[in-house]
Amino acid sequence: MKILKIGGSLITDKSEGAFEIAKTDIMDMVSRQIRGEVILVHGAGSFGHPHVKKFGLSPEGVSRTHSACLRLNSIFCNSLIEHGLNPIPLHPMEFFNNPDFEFIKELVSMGFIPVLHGDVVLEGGKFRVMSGDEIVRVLAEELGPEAVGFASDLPVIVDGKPVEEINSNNFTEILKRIGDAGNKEDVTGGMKGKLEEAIRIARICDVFIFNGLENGAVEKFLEGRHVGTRLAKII
Ligand SMILES: Nc1ncnc2c1ncn2[C@@H]1O[C@H](COP(=O)(O)OP(=O)(O)OP(=O)(O)O)[C@@H](O)[C@H]1O
Ligand SMILES: C=C(C)CCOP(=O)(O)O
Repeated sequence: MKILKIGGSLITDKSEGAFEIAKTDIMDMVSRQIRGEVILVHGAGSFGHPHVKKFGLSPEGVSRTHSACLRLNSIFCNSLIEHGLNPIPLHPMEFFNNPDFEFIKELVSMGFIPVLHGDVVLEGGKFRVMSGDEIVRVLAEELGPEAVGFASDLPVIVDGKPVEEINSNNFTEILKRIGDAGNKEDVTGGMKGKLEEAIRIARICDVFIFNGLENGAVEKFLEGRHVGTRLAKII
């Protein structure tokens, strides 16, 4: 079983000022490539980050953000269904209140595709943002996947060039040299936050950070081939 995050930068317009703009053509392109046993997690993109920026985690902000994340989840799951797949949406606000990882395993073994997403979650009496990247890491720790993929709109870039391989020798240097989410609306650390979660996942399995816009990249990842930037499992 594999875990794949579909980034908000891939399936929404996340540029400054964009509010709830879904890229349904890209979702369809992704859906066409999904096969095999996989758990999907999608980011919030412009259905999450701008709401948190504008309204914070006030009661209004929590309601608006969570509702918008559900709207994006529904659009994405519809695309999956239209392409013959059987997604089961699992909303982190409820799921992580009382997590049941066996339930996810059972869904996968029955041929369903669990679909989680970046969300706001209640923890210790307070709401906080839980990014899709963090969710992927928690799922990886609990479920021990064969591989984890992060499909965004870029691999890891340093000095204008894609990085093929990140390991314990070059990780610290690379982390210093990459940015958060550039000029995009983002409250969860952008590429830097992703890399911090990815290095933790590499204790469990290989991790790939790649450009999901590249022809067949999602399919390649699901077939177990090298795509984008690889963080090899730390043995
Ligand atoms: N060195 C870098 N290499 C690649 N991307 C970078 C780098 N520095 C900053 N970025 C930015 O990080 C973005 C990817 O992070 P982002 O958090 O937006 O990913 P995502 O998972 O697709 O989105 P979301 O968090 O909404 O799910 C890129 O689109 C780019 O603008
Ligand atoms: C902004 C919210 C609510 C979730 C962020 O999740 P991400 O898009 O995966 O970083």
